[in-house]
Amino acid sequence: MEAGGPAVVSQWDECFQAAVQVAQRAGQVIRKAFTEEKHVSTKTSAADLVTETDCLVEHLIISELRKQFPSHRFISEEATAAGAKCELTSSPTWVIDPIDGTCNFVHGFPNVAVSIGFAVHQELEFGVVHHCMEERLYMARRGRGAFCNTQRLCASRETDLSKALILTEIGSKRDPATLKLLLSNMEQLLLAKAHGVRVIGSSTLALCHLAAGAADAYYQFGLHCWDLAAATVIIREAGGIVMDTTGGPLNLMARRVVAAGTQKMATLIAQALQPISCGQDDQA
Ligand SMILES: O=P(O)(O)O[C@H]1[C@H](O)[C@@H](O)[C@H](O)[C@H](O)[C@@H]1O
Ligand SMILES: [Mg+2]
Ligand SMILES: [Mg+2]
Repeated sequence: MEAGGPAVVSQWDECFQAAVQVAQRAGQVIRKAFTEEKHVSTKTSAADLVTETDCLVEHLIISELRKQFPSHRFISEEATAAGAKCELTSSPTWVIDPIDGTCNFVHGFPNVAVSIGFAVHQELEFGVVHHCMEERLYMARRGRGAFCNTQRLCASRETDLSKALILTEIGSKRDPATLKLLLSNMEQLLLAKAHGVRVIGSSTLALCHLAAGAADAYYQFGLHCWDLAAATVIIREAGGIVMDTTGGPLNLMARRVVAAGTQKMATLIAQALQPISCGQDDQA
């Protein structure tokens, strides 16, 4: 493009800009509500929390995006909890977690984010994750690199499990059999001499830390498509790998993931895990 020539407008520019703007507006609402009294309800278990701010922010995001893109489809955490169908079609689809880290939000623990992913023909085109309490905007567009604010992100190159910092999440399924498998998986990785295993209460922020090279791997059984969508683009554009826990390609709806800076690390993690059955987002 010659200097001063017309800006090249590529497909989805307008959608990406809208995602950035509405994620920042949502972050302002969450930051304001962070120190205020909260009305907390539970969903699938006593550990699966939701507040009026989750619902308010989800409504704010979707109504703004629907105004600009009325033909688009939406998948979001709280609408799904209220019975909406969770189906990724070939239509342009927004995949939204209004507050990722709601339990943290309720307790005043600052790992809280807004996650907005966007897919067309079931392929993820971009992701925006706003770390509300630290004013960090993680973002990536397919084929154009990953950034945190203006800083380019590069995932870890580590291939040795005994030198790895591994992130995971506990989830809200707390029956004894699930907890036994969950703790056994952590034990296997620690017995393999991993430097550490960390749980920060927000899967999407943990995945962004991986994209930034601040950890070497992430795994989880039980997260949702709205936890995964945006961060998957950010990790891939940072040079990382996001795949199914079986070692196959990621299925956004399968509620399980292994992510790492390198394929070797991802494979070592997947091989160490015992599977935990958590259903699928697109199966009621
Ligand atoms: O409900 P939100 O949106 O806060 O998402 C969290 C899930 O609730 C946890 O089960 C899960 O383990 C992760 O922490 C995930 O981020
Ligand atoms: Mg949420
Ligand atoms: Mg979430």
